[in-house]
Amino acid sequence: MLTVDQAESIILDLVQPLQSPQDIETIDLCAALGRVLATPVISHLDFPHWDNSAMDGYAVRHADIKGSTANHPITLKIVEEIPAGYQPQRSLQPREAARIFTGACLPVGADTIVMQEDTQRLGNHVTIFNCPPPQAFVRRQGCFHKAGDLLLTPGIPLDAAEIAVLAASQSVQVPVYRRVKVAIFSTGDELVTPDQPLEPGQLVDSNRYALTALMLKMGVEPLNFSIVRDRPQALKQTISQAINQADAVLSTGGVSVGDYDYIEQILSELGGKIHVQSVAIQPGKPLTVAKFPDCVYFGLPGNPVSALVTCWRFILPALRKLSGLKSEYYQPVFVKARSLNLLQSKGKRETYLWGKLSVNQGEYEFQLAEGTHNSANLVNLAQTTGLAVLPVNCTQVEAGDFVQVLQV
Ligand SMILES: Nc1nc2c(c(=O)[nH]1)N[C@H]1C(S)=C(S)[C@@H](COP(=O)(O)OP(=O)(O)OC[C@H]3O[C@@H](n4cnc5c(N)ncnc54)[C@H](O)[C@@H]3O)O[C@H]1N2
Ligand code: MOO
Ligand SMILES: [Mg+2]
Repeated sequence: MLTVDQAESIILDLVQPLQSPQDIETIDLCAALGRVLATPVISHLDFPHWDNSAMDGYAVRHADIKGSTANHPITLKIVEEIPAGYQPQRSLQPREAARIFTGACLPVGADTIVMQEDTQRLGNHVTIFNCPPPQAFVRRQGCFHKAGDLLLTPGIPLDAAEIAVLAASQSVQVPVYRRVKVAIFSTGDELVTPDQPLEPGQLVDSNRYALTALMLKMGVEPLNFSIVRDRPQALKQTISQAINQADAVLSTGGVSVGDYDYIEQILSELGGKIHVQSVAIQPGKPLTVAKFPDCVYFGLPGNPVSALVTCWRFILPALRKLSGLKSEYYQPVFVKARSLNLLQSKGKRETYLWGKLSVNQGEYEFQLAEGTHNSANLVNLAQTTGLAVLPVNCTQVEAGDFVQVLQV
């Protein structure tokens, strides 16, 4: 049995990020939210694009206003008004000022802005009661960013701030990696869809819904391969279709040691190389991972909590890596949190207990979900935002002590 750390590095090594030119598509900026940038973005513009004012006030020549105070004010003649968006028409001569507004272009000759609050206007003259330092409130062309320099690096997720940068640099068409395709199916003779009546012994297939939701949330394209009965022929047919169509496959069930657990055997028969058969994790021990030439197969345990926990811990980071995200974006995020409850484990496997992660007075807190912590009990999994991790041999964390928590 692999340790969690061993399984993690094997799984991450198995997936290679999208990087070939065929994996890049160009899309409208408006559709780019949540996608992964595929090539460097270099701006053809300086930021700011022009020398401009950071305040509403007056553009002046600093030499003209040097030494002005409330007691010894200096008066200049206003020769032009420059709102934002206008090009100044003349250059400032000695003892001249231009009325200017935030974001408006500096006239030639001006080197300083005096904010309106330090002035008094009378007709076409302005009196200045305070002398700011030279260059005050002037935003120089290119002082934030120079044309030709790198703006955004590939492998980053596009969120509001990146979309703003792309818009500002006039990148209306954005090169992104294509969406990763993930085939999802559930296995089990006992499973019915949520809209079917339950016969004795049957169970609703909740895993497919949970996994599809996780995939949609991370921007992956899920391919629905439905429910497959515990029949080797049916499983073989579905698995071979899935590995042909998808970059990754998620199935649940059939990976333990029971007589109807066929997944591993079929993966081998289809030429898959099994890299993970079981992991010392609770829940999720029978996680099975196989590699095909163009697809990675994740056989998740059937128990609903085991399926989600293994997905959060191992599969999402792997799929984020596959999607082209850089390491800092695909690695799982753990935080140190104060546990509000006593946490217990048998100590044999690395144990993940579900609950709520929150921040209280600047400190992370973990609140254990009430009710039974059993891999078949999905009911108290609702509203989970963190999984507290008890390492192997750690049987207890006292209430009030710190624990590592995986953010989900
Ligand atoms: N003798 C042993 N038995 C089991 C072991 C073991 O080491 N030795 N491991 C246990 C552990 S741990 C887990 S986890 C489960 C994993 O079982 P499988 O992956 O083979 O899954 P199934 O047997 O098909 O189902 C297990 C359980 O989950 C329910 N299930 C299955 N699919 C769904 C679904 N789509 N939605 C909701 N619930 C589902 C299923 O009805 C079973 O109750 O094996 C233990 N056994
Ligand atoms: O390790 Mo299995 O996932 O309970 O319950
Ligand atoms: Mg089984």
